[in-house]
Amino acid sequence: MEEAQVASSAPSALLTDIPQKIEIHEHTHIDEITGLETPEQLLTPENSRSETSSNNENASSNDEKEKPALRRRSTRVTRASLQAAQLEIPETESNDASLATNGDTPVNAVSGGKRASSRLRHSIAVMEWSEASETSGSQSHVNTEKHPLTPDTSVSETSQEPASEEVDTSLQPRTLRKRVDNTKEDTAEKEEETVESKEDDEEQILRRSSRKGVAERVASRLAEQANTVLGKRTRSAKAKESDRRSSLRPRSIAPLKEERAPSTNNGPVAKKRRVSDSDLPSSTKSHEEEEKEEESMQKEEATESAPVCRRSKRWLAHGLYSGQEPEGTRPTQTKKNKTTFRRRQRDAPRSLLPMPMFAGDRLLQNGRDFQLPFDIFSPLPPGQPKPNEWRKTNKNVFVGEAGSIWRANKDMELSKCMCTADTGCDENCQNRYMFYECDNGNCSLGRDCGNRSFDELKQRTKAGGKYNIGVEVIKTPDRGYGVRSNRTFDPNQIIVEYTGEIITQSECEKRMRTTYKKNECYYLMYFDQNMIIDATRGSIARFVNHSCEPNCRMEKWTVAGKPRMALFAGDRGIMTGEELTYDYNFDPYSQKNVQQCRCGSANCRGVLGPRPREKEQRSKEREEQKKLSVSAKNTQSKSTTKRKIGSVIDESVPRLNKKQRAVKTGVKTAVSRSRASVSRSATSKKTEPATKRMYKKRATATTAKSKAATATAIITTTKTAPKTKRNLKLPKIKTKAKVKTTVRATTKTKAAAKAETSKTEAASTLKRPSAETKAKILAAAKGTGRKRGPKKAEAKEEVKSKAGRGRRGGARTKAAKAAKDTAPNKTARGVKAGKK
Ligand SMILES: C[S@@+](CC[C@H](N)C(=O)[O-])C[C@H]1O[C@@H](n2cnc3c(N)ncnc32)[C@H](O)[C@@H]1O
Repeated sequence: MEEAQVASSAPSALLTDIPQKIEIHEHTHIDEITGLETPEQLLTPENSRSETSSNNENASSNDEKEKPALRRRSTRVTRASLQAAQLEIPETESNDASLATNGDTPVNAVSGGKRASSRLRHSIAVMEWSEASETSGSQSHVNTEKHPLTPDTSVSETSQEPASEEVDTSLQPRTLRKRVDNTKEDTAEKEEETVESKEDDEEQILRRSSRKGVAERVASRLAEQANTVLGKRTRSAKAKESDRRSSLRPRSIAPLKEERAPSTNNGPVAKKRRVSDSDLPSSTKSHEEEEKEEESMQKEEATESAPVCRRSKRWLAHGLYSGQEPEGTRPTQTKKNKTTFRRRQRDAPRSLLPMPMFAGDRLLQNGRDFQLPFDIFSPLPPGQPKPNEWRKTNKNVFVGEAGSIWRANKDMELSKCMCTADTGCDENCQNRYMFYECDNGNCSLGRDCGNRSFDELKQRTKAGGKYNIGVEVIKTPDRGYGVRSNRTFDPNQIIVEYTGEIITQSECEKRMRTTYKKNECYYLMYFDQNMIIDATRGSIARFVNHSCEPNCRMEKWTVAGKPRMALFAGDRGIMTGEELTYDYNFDPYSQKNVQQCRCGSANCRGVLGPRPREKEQRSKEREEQKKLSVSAKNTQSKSTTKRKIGSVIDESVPRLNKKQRAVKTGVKTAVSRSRASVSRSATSKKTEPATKRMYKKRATATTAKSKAATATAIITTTKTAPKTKRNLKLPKIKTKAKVKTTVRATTKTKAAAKAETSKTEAASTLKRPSAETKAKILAAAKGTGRKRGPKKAEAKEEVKSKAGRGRRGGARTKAAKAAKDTAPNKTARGVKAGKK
């Protein structure tokens, strides 16, 4: 009944009533109140029992007689507090509901009656114990989970709280629930901390794994570099590897996430959510890390590619099989394939050495042995002398008149190539046959064209290097310097161009007489349009020696309208280290220049001279040339003759002093004057005999001598007769007059021609004119004299003056008389005077 009263009065109790009631029960329930509010007094089950019992005992000591039932009931609660609590749920729920509506605390409810309060206290104690035990258990659990070496521990495992749930379901009072909630929150916080710490641990693990990945990558890169240095890896392989690595990089992180996912699935939903939430920053972090890694990787790659840090591998440009290109050596290759292959080879020089099979194929086909590279097989001996006097030029240079005389070859217009891409300007190419090089102007095949030797040489020279140039100077034991190959050359492949100064024949003769007078070696070669290449200043080809059984050929080609000479490999090709030779087919020019041949071949001709067949041919050619030159002389124009005289005089210029130069200019004026007088005399029959006679005289002398002798004679005349300018007129007048007379003879009348012939005959016998002829001349002179008044007077004066100087023979006086009225007679006088 008391219980019922308490229970019924409890809802009506107010907070203000509590102290009174507490005061009433102060000595008995203070412990209960303090026990509720002091957490340190949370008890173990035993303690709680003992405490409960002690409380009960206290209570019993105080109210032993008054409240025995209560003590018993409390004892009952103590024994099975949970059961009791469960049994009393409806009651407490109603109380709780009423309290909740009043905003009252369970303490007030407890203060309603000792029995209820003690029951509640016990149940709280039990709850606290269970929570404490649970918390300690979870703590211990967390402690075990906090261990960094347990990365695989599921986060969800920590979130399992069966005890609290049980409590939640078993204990319904609000305070308990609050406490449980608080405890839950604490636990959740702790668990959050645990999860965070775990995540941190996982992150650390991730970082560690990423670090490990970088280390692995660095290690693999180092290994790769080592491989590259050893020449085991190509660039493409390296690029592939980097691609592969970059593709692998995100995957190395992704599986970790995937691994985490199933573990979260096992846990409760909330925890799973938290894990996924906490996963976000980690994922962003990993993304940032990725970016950082990529940047660092890029930096590493940049530093790797920087020329300063990394030494680039230098591949061998030549080796055992250098120059032994596989072109045309594979029997399976079609003709078109060969052409394409050749073109590709030309465009992109080989970066790797050719496979031995190609060289082997060649060996089988051609029976040629392998040779070591030149610098291993046949290195130049140390201290090899080098030609110091050699002035090098890799281009032809026109010197003197050669440039103006040389005419661009117009035949190039006709050298249109008709080849197709299938044939590719092979040996049947018309241009090749004519020694015309194809280019984009005359051939449409472009890269497929196989007739661009000089272009190939240009590319090789551009590329530079010993191997591409392919030749070097050596010192031979008995033939001076020579040239040898640095590499192999295919049959008919261009080796080196022969360049130098292009000079005229006259310039060549001049140099031979003067500059190269004491030379043992000459570097002269016939070129084009009667011109000569003088390679004294020229390319390395000048050092190529002669052989009667050569391995090369010297050929003249027309390239873009200009002639060019180059050395080509013979039909057998060239192997590394071979000395290059060609047949000079030497024209010694004179017997003085004939040299002994030391080529050492079985069929040596013994001397550096022309080939036997060509020797005969050349002698014939020379005779023909002489004839032609004689006829050409007769038909030469005035201007040509003038140029020749001028050039001859020019040759003597270095030997002339100032006075002589003045004489030379005098000669020129005399030539022009005499030309005018000759033209006049040719019209006059009276003057013809005397003039012709003189011409004949000189003409005989001239034709008897060679061209060189004529030149010498002229120079001698200039040297020996500087006394009067008039003396020097003679040879030129003679030559011109003779030409004039010959030309005019064709247009004369028959009578005049007869007279001419008779006069010529007379002159050829060098007889003096007969009295009759003299009379005729005089008569003619008298007849013409009237017309030329002033000159007649001059002639008179001259005669007088001559007579005054000294008398000479009668014939001379007569001749002077005959020359009185004619201007050419002055010349005649001059000739005589000069002769004297
Ligand atoms: C164009 S040079 C060749 C280079 C020359 N050996 C040098 O040291 O400059 C031609 C000269 O070389 C010499 N020579 C070339 N081939 C020769 C041979 N087979 N026998 C003897 N002398 C030779 C001759 O003196 C000839 O005039």
